[in-house]
Amino acid sequence: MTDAAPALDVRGLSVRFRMPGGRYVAAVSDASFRLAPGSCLALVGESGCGKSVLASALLGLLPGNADTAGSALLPDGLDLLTAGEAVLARTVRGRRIGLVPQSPAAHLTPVRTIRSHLEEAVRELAHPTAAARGRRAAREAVRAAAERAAERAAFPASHLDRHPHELSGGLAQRAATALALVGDAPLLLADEPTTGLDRDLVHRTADELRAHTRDAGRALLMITHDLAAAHRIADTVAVMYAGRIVETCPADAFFGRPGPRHPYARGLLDALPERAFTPIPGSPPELGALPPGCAFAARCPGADARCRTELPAPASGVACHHA
Ligand SMILES: Nc1ncnc2c1ncn2[C@@H]1O[C@H](COP(=O)(O)OP(=O)(O)OP(=O)(O)O)[C@@H](O)[C@H]1O
Repeated sequence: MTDAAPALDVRGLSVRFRMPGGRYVAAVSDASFRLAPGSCLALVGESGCGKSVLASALLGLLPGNADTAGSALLPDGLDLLTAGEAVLARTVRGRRIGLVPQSPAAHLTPVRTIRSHLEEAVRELAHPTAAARGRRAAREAVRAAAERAAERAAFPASHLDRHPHELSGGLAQRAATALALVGDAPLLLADEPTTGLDRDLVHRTADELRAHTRDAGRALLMITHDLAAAHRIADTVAVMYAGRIVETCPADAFFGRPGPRHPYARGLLDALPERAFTPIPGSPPELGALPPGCAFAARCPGADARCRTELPAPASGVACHHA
C-alpha cells in the first residue's frame, strides 16, 4: 500500500441479518482494510464467507433485515454505511464506485443491445451532451461517448449492436466492464468477475482489470474465490473466513515467500491443484451459530484450548493466536 489517502477506508465493518425468532446471522464481523488509488485488494475466501454481503454493504444494497456497524469512508469522508439511498443512487453508484458484476450476461438486459446499455449509462453518468447544440448533435455526442467507452474496455465496435445472448463470456465481461467504466469512478468493485470463464479468459479479464486500475490510478476491490485471478491482479490479499478477515498480506508475500501466516490462508493455497491439492478438512461454521473463539479452530491442526474459547484479535495483519 502507498501513503496516498485511501480510495476506500473500511473500519470495523460488521453486517448482521435479523432472522425470525430473534436469531442473527453474523455475515461480516469487524472487517477493516484500506485501499490505495492505483492498487488492487483481492478479498478471497470460500463460498458463503461473507464476501458478497460486504460488497453489498459498500454499495448500500443490503436487504431490510441487515444491521451494519463500523464505517466505510470515501476520501472526502462520505461514509457508505450511513449515506442515504438518494446520495448513494445519485452520487456514488456508477459515479464514485463502478461495479463490475458477477455473471455479466445476467446483469445485462436481454432485449437490449450493448450500444443501448452503454448509451443509457453515458446519458445518465457522463453528460456528453452539455456542449452539444441541438438534438442531433446531442445524439451523436452520446453515440461517440458510448463507442469510446466500449473501446476503453476493448469491446469491439462491430459487436455493439448485438444483444447479450449473442456475446461470448469474454465479450459479455468486457461489456460489463465498459459499463462500469462509463462514470470514470475512482473505485471499481468487481464481484467474482472471473466466475464461469475459462482459464485464458480469467487471465485476460484479470489483466484488463489490472490495466484499468494501475494505469488509470483507480482502486480495485476484487471479490473472488479464484486465487489464480487474485495472484494475477492483486497488490494485497485479504482472506475472509466465516465473516472475518483473518489475514491481510502483500500479494507477493502471500503467493511467494514467506507465504501467509494464518492456517486457513495456508490451507487455501495448499488446496490448489498446482500446489499440494490437499483440501482443508471439515467445513466452515454456520454464521448464525459461530463459536466463541476462533471460527477456524475446529478445522485447524494447531488449535488448542485458547483458540476454542478466545477470539484472536488481528495483530500485524493476522488474527491467529499462534501465527
Ligand atoms: N438476506 C439475508 N438474510 C440472511 N442471511 C443472509 C442474507 N444474505 C446473505 N446471507 C448469508 O450471509 C452469508 C454470507 O453470504 P455471501 O453471499 O456474502 O457469501 P460469499 O462469500 O459471497 O459467497 P459466494 O461466493 O457463494 O457468493 C451466507 O451465510 C448467507 O446465507
